[in-house]
Amino acid sequence: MTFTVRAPASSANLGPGFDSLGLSVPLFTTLRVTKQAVTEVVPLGPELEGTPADESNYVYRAMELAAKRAGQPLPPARVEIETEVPLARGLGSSAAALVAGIVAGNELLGRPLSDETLLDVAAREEGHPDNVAPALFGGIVVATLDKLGTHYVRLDPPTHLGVTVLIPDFELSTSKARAVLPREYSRADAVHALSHAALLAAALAQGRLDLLRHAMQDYIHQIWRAPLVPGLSDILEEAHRHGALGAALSGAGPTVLCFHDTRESTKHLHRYLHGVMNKNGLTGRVLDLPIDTAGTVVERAGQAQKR
Ligand SMILES: Nc1ncnc2c1ncn2[C@@H]1O[C@H](COP(=O)(O)OP(=O)(O)OP(=O)(O)O)[C@@H](O)[C@H]1O
Ligand SMILES: N[C@@H](CCO)C(=O)O
Repeated sequence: MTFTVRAPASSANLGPGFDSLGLSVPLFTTLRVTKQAVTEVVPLGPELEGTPADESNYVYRAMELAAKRAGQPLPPARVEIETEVPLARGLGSSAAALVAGIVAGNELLGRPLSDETLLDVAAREEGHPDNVAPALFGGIVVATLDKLGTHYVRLDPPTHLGVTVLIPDFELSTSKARAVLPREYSRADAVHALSHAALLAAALAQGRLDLLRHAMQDYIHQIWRAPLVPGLSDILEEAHRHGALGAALSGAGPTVLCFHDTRESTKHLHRYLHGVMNKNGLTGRVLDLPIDTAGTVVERAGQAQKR
């Protein structure tokens, strides 16, 4: 028995929605899983050079998490892993690996876990749901994680909303980018964050692209992380002058996300973003991407299946 699992990259926070809001984009982590007598873990391709080729691999550990939640032993299998998601760049590579692994583990066991449980397992492991929820369900997801569980609302992306990402050629681990954040915030900062996150979620739900720039203001994480991401402050302030509908640090960075209107050319925005990189002595890629709406997909013998 062989099947593939394909989980998308994601961009978390979108400014003020720290640890609670994210969307998925079509760069994929793909697993090819074959039931066999012994376990083999095979990372493929240059992006995964250096990741373990044994059961300590993050993807395999995620498969075991699904088995643990189901209360069943994981059957042995060959697991080939490939990814288009650049690692430690703020595009949810760890969430794509985790969600792909949990879904693959569930699939190997005959799908004992519901989608809601898969999300809960993933969110608890990652510590926040804002990457794993869009990686699992696609689209834009608003999610909470607390003692009572994981709760979410998935939104279809507004028509004409596209994403432009600047992906610098350097890594920034989430743990390093979380370590620079304050432990406490003032009431004024809390009110600013929750009001802007609420406005952003409502604007995305209603397709109010005109509100994105204002709603994406954030003082919870971006100002603290700006010293780790050369050019970020300039982009947050100026991207709207070059055609962006709004801009944010993608996840923990260093990727920066801009929204654009898909009816408009992004030529000026690309030129501006490349200029910011040059000014800061950075190299990297600028890509236009749609918002992925499928989330994680399982395929058997060429047939895409609902999880
Ligand atoms: N396909 C994979 N196979 C094995 N390990 C992976 C895979 N993808 C990611 N990882 C692990 O996750 C780490 C990156 O996780 P990290 O949380 O720092 O960044 P990210 O998830 O890419 O970005 P962000 O959380 O900011 O969106 C990698 O260094 C690697 O250890
Ligand atoms: N919300 C998380 C996303 C990255 O994993 C953060 O900003 O640290």
